[in-house]
Amino acid sequence: MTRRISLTQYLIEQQRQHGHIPQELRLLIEIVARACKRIAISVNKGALGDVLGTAGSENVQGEVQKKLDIIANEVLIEANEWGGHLAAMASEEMDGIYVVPNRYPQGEYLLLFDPLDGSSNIDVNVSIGTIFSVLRKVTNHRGVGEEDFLQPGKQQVAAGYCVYGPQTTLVLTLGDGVAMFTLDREQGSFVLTSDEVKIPEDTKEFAINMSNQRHWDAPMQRYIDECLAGKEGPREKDFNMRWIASMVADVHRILTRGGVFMYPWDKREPNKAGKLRLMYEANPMAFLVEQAGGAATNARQRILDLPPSKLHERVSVVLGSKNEVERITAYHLEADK
Ligand SMILES: O=P(O)(O)OC[C@H]1O[C@](O)(COP(=O)(O)O)[C@@H](O)[C@@H]1O
Ligand SMILES: [Mg+2]
Ligand SMILES: [Mg+2]
Repeated sequence: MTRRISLTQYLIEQQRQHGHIPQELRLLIEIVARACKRIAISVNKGALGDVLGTAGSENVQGEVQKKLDIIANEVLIEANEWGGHLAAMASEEMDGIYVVPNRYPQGEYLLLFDPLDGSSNIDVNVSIGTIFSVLRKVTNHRGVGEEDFLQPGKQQVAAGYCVYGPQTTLVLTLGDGVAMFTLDREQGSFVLTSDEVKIPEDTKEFAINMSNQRHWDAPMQRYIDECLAGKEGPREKDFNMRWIASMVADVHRILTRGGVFMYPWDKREPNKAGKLRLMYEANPMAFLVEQAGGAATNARQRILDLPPSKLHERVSVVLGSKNEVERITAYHLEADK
């Protein structure tokens, strides 16, 4: 039975008893969690809070920004700049990095986030989320630049997401397993509801946007064809499919009951490695999934080993139940020979 302790208590235990995290990191996570609570309030207001619809602007990636993309970004920046023990932040919604102004205390951490993931679901009242990743500034030169962020995902010191769904749930790894906290709205605090999150190694459920099937390359076609062939095919079992179009919600399902999530490279934009962003979508999710016993690759290599070359770099993503991710990766490597 999971002990019903608050996120604050959990983090204090991690700091004091287990020595896993320094105090500054504990406070940083608490501030991120507080920002997520504020975002959850805006999300829940919906049409009543005038937070639905587009903002009439585009982000650096040429995507139309929703009002909530901008609100969530501002909430995260504002909450973290004055007390987050940070040197700088980076976000899907900002072209360059945001250096914490001199008037605020400076710290050694770097925070990256996708403030609102699953933007296409905001207006239709389907689960969306916030994804975050924490790195430490490893160089000791003065100041901070984009190059300080360009570390492989295995160097993350913490990562997580908050899913705004039927429940608001914060999922966190500090590099020693994965814990889930459910927001108790009456108390106003996140309460530990699962402390040993484990992804089963096998699954019969896959998540992919099937409308792109004709654009995939051969190994991805092969994998999905074999799943679709069901009991009569080489896999000798029937598969189920889910696609929420909010990575947060799809990954949350996988952390809860297993499955495999794929957003592969496809021919629509052949020069892009994939749709999802390495530093604030794939890396934090890969860290969580590995910490829960699953695996995460770009269909060829472990995501957490990839050296980023720019802040908004894109990547193919295959993650979830270990045996399935290994199979898909093997199909790609075989085809490369
Ligand atoms: O609409 P598509 O192409 O299936 O893409 C869905 C994917 O795009 C995303 O919404 C991208 O995230 P943003 O909403 O943060 O841009 C993922 O969450 C999701 O898995
Ligand atoms: Mg996203
Ligand atoms: Mg987003």
